Amino acid sequence: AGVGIDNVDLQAATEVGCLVVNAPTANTVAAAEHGISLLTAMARNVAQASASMKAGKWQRNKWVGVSLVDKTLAVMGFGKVGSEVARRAKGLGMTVVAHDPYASAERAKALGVELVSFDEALAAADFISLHMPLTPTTDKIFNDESFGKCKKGVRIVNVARGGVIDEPALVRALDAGIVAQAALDVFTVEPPKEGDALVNHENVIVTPHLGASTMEAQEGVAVEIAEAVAGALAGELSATAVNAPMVPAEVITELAPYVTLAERLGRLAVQLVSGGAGVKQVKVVYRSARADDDLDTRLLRAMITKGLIEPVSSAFINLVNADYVAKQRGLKISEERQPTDGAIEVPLETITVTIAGVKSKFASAISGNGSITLEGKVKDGVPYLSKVGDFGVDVSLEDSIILCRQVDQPGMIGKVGSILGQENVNISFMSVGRKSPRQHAVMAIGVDEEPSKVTLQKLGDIPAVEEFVFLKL
Ligand SMILES: NC(=O)C1=CN([C@@H]2O[C@H](COP(=O)(O)OP(=O)(O)OC[C@H]3O[C@@H](n4cnc5c(N)ncnc54)[C@H](O)[C@@H]3O)[C@@H](O)[C@H]2O)C=CC1
Ligand SMILES: O=C(O)C(=O)COP(=O)(O)O
Repeated sequence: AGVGIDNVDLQAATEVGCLVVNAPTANTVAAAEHGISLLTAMARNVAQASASMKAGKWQRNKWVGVSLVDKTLAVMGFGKVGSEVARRAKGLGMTVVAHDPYASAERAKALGVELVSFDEALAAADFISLHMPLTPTTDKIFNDESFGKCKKGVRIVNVARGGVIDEPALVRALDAGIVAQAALDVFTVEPPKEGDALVNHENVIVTPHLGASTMEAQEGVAVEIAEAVAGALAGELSATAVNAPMVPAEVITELAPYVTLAERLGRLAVQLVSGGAGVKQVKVVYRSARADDDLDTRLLRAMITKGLIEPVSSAFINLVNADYVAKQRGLKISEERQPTDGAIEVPLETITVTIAGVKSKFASAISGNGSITLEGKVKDGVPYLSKVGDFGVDVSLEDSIILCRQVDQPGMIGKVGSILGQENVNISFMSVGRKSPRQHAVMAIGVDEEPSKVTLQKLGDIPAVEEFVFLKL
């Protein structure tokens, strides 16, 4: 329930498919206000003077401070907190420069702030306020070398992350008088060890990570995180997700039946492979009239991955970890778009899933290119299997399916129907596809119940049946 995600093991969360959301906005003002509090308190020795007076002293000469007006403040990290600090510092009559490699010059200009390089900021600053995230690049970015580039007597505020400062280097800079004072809310190790040189330095004031600690901000982040969690549990993809692609709600709604289709095609395809765990190369072809940037296939790819892996492993796969798990298992999924002249209102005409380099339990599922090939489409919001290998079929993907190839001859549907009927297996859908009359045909039969092995064998024993397979959805 905050901004910083350096305290979350994102890699571990991603690996197990755990969605991580943060609360990036509700504590911005609180952090900025705390930064300003530390800036003013540091400049006027508020904390030290208060402690000395409570100790029974009256030291008016000892606690003479410095003024802020007309001084230059360097805001390092011109993001949400940094820009709110800049706005407030302008109100205190300070000149504000900012360093942020990713901030827009226009946004800075609008606040009357000049964007400068790291070294320029250090050279210009009477005060430095840190507001960058802790990343591998910003880790200990304030070190002996950078303190050496500062004006002598610079004052530093840190309400960002302790790790952006090399703390022993700051102690050295304080002792050398390069840094006159520091005001710190955050530390490399929290809480710092007892007797910490920085915490106990006479020119340093400290607070125990209080940047976000206002009643208002705590309520704000609680609401922000609760809404994100409730939304995620309701199946929405959160706008504040930090380890999943952000797919807008309307795209998710539009693609919903295709998402189901994608997963089911993957699920059926892998069951056709003899020894399904050996799948390494999968190609997905999307036929669509939409422009490339108007069709987000990340969700579909993730669901095909889910369909391909879950039936043959104990892995749990979702949008968060699909690509990771695929990579771990050496499963390469390549995607291809084939443009059509259809209506652009329809996101996709067909999805084809091809598994190369494997043997099939059902030889007829191997198409001319030597790979297991299944094609599906969505009709009236319902996913359908439209092709098995080179055989066209038309069976809704709502129930489990029996695929069987037989010699195309009269009476076959009746024979199959009565064998299933004897065992009270209800047929929901049936479709026969063939390349030419009286040759071979593939029958796809949707069934409400799973037929017993004996019943399936009876189908196989019909003389005209050449092969059959039962695929569970
Ligand atoms: N003390 C506290 O209780 C609180 C601390 N924070 C911390 O404050 C920091 C800033 O938070 P927000 O402003 O909300 O984040 P933000 O993401 O809005 O802003 C961070 C800015 O730093 C910039 N940045 C990245 N690398 C940089 C670099 N090498 N040099 C300079 N700038 C760089 C980014 O471009 C971005 O504009 C975070 O570390 C956050 O964890 C935030 C709230 C409360
Ligand atoms: O939001 C952040 O990054 C913070 O540092 C706030 O920390 P807290 O939520 O007060 O532990």
